[in-house]
Amino acid sequence: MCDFIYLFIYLLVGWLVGWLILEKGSPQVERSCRVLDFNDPFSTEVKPRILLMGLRRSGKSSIQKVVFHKMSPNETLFLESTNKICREDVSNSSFVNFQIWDFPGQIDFFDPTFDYEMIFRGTGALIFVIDSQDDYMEALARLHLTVTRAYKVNPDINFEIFIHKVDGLSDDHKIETQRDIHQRANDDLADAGLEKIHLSFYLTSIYDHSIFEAFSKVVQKLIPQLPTLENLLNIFISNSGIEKAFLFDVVSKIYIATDSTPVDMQTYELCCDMIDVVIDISCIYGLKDDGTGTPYDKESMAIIKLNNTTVLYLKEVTKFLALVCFVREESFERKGLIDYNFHCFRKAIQEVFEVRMKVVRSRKHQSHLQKNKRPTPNGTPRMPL
Ligand SMILES: Nc1nc2c(ncn2[C@@H]2O[C@H](COP(=O)(O)OP(=O)(O)OP(=O)(O)O)[C@@H](O)[C@H]2O)c(=O)[nH]1
Repeated sequence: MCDFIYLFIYLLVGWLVGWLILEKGSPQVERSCRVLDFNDPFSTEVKPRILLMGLRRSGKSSIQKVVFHKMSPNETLFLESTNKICREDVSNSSFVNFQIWDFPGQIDFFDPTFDYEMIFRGTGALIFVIDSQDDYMEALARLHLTVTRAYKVNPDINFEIFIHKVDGLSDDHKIETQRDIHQRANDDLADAGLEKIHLSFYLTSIYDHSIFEAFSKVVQKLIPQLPTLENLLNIFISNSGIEKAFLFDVVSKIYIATDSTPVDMQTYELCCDMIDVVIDISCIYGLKDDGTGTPYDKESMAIIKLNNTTVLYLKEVTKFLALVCFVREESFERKGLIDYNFHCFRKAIQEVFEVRMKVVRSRKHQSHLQKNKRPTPNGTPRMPL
């Protein structure tokens, strides 16, 4: 009987230790909150990493859910606090390929058991979210610590500061908060002799399009082909009598490039609304009776005439990209010319895309060769595959 009790206690303690290691041990990475698209040739390449950091309840998970999962802002009220690092692969388009790592607010990522060097080394952008409706002194101290550590490991990281939840502030208060945060964060860096670190600031809220616009700018900095895409858009609009053109990732509504004329929020919002209308209508009426088919394909296009003599024109560019243009009614009379120029533009984009594919393939080939060159643990060279 006594043996049974000992055995029971032994099993119970073993189970408890195992549970503690799994649940409370070193921070874990939850892999791929979203399934990878293995048909996409870029899905297996090393993607730039975007880190979402900030204090608890600052709004990190809400941002990720609203931008990449189409969650409605009100639903974020019921989000539970994140307790693991959540990694998500975003492979929506040929150009927008990255990983987002959502960090729990309470995590001590400077814990010696936590390999922050590995995390920062592969990072393209670090988004630090500051809750503007809360006292932000603690957030600023944390920002300083995070930025200085990350910079030491990887000076190439883009530091992007989201002054978040600004929907609760008046216009004057927004500007004042941004000025104050900007000043304090840069003063802290100057005091530490690190004035060369550049911080970019954005006023954001999940209750309007500001979060999509800010994320667009963060992602654009990670697209090496951006100058080429912008150039192509400039040539396209100047030869077609178009006022403004955006190249959109239709799934996330991030614009990955636009021409060099300034972007105003209303124009951007109209484009987002148009994409929503096209996708919604296509989902309802564009699929076959048995529900097969895709709501967005080569035939996808839309024309919306506004009551201010402007026409919105959307056309499919690739499986995930759309071009949305603002055209004056009189210029839209030469639709044939616009369509011809669009055809040339699409061809040029495909060529950029092919160059990128070649680069990715040759990089993969080289890393494969290097792997095979490395000797095996017992010293003998690896057999070629
Ligand atoms: N008013 C307003 N509330 C927001 C905004 N973004 C997020 N919230 C709210 O902020 C609360 C916290 O959001 P979370 O996304 O869970 O915050 P988090 O930073 O991921 O929190 P942890 O997981 O604990 O680190 C939620 O109730 C959201 O609804 C915003 O732009 N405006």
